[in-house]
Amino acid sequence: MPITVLKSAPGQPPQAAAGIADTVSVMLARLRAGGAQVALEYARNLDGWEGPVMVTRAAIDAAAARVPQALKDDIAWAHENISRFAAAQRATAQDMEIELRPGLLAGQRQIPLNAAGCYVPGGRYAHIASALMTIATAREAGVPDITACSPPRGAAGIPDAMLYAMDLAGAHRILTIGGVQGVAAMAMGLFGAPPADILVGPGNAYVAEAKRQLFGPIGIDMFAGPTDSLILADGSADAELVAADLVGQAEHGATSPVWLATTHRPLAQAVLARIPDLIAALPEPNRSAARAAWNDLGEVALCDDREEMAQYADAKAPEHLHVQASDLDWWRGRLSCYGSLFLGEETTVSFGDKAAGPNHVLPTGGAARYTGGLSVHKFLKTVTWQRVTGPARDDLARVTAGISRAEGMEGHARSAELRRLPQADTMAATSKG
Ligand SMILES: NC(=O)c1ccc[n+]([C@@H]2O[C@H](COP(=O)([O-])OP(=O)(O)OC[C@H]3O[C@@H](n4cnc5c(N)ncnc54)[C@H](O)[C@@H]3O)[C@@H](O)[C@H]2O)c1
Ligand SMILES: [Zn+2]
Repeated sequence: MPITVLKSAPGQPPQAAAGIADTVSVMLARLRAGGAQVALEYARNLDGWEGPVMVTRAAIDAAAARVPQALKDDIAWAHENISRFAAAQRATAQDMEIELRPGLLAGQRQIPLNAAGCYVPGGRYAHIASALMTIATAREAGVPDITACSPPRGAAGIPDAMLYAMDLAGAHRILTIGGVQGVAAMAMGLFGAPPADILVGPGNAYVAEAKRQLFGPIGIDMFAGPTDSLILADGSADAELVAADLVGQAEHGATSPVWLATTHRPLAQAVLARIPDLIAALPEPNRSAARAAWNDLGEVALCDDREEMAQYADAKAPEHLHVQASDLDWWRGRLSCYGSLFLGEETTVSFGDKAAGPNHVLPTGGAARYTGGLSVHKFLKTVTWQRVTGPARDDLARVTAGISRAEGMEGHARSAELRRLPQADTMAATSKG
């Protein structure tokens, strides 16, 4: 049976406008040629920022003193969860060593990157939690040099609470600069930062495109577009919670889809009936953002059974996947395509966005088919080594020479044969002679 769509999405999530790629490519070329001078020019023209770019210790301390203690406590509580989760993840990334043959040792090491650049978005909302998610994770991975940047929000620059969070999470330096020029400053090593080995963190279409174009000689976490969320609900779900969760995530903006799949028609109808009121009750500009997201991109699908819901979820490969249904263990075992999974109605995507612990920098737009989100692993290189001694030399020389000659690579064969043990040479000479 085909899935019944009770509310379809008339709009399509916008593809990165062709104009954005061109704009970013021109900006990066100018930044490569003109460095800090050009970055300052963009900061002034795009964000009205004339102030210094590097935030001083005194400015960070002054900002911290202005943050209300209750908010500091909240940020510290969230930071502790995020750091502890990342530290536990770090412990799963192990060095290893194996003796493949007598005298043939090989292993892998986990080596942190030398320098990370964390982009903390700050255009529409002040994404305090994103600062914790990127910087604390780099820190727990063991990256010794972490630069964070964020655009100024008005004449006061980066908001006090954001500076506090960036500093608490362990940034070694903070730059007041955003957008393409912020990403470029970290990639190219401007304003006193070393050139980053990896650029991480969410951002708008200009930021994402800048990371994409810089990728290659420099690493990136992933290509992250507008956020998306899917709720799977059965008859046990609470329509009020489901509706509130959909509206909450729609607040991200007009390009952020939210979807519901359910086996229970009365639930779908109750949610559909409730959503307009919840949207109307939001303050502006969040109300307009949520309304546009819901009207254009919101979708409600009625499924026959839970297996059909699971197939719907795998096809969407959502960034956030929230199950409000019974038998949560079955769901955790069955679902395979999501950035992060939220199990049960006592949790909510908001918890994960701000404070729970698992990273909120996640694959969007179906990228969860092939990747998970930001983790300590993105800041680690799994590299290998090998060491040959004694008895393994002759076998390796023989096999390598054999394969090399079959490939037509005589130079490789000779390098290999030079490693034969002297005794083997003698034996070969004896048996020949
Ligand atoms: N997936 C996640 O985990 C996650 C988490 C938080 C935020 N986000 C996303 O991050 C994004 C934040 O976007 P934002 O805009 O609020 O902040 P932002 O910091 O990403 O972008 C602001 C910058 O954009 C640049 N800019 C704006 N208009 C421009 C133009 N016409 N040409 C060149 N540059 C221009 C400016 O320099 C400005 O500094 C949202 O899309 C949000 O959904 C995602
Ligand atoms: Zn969210």
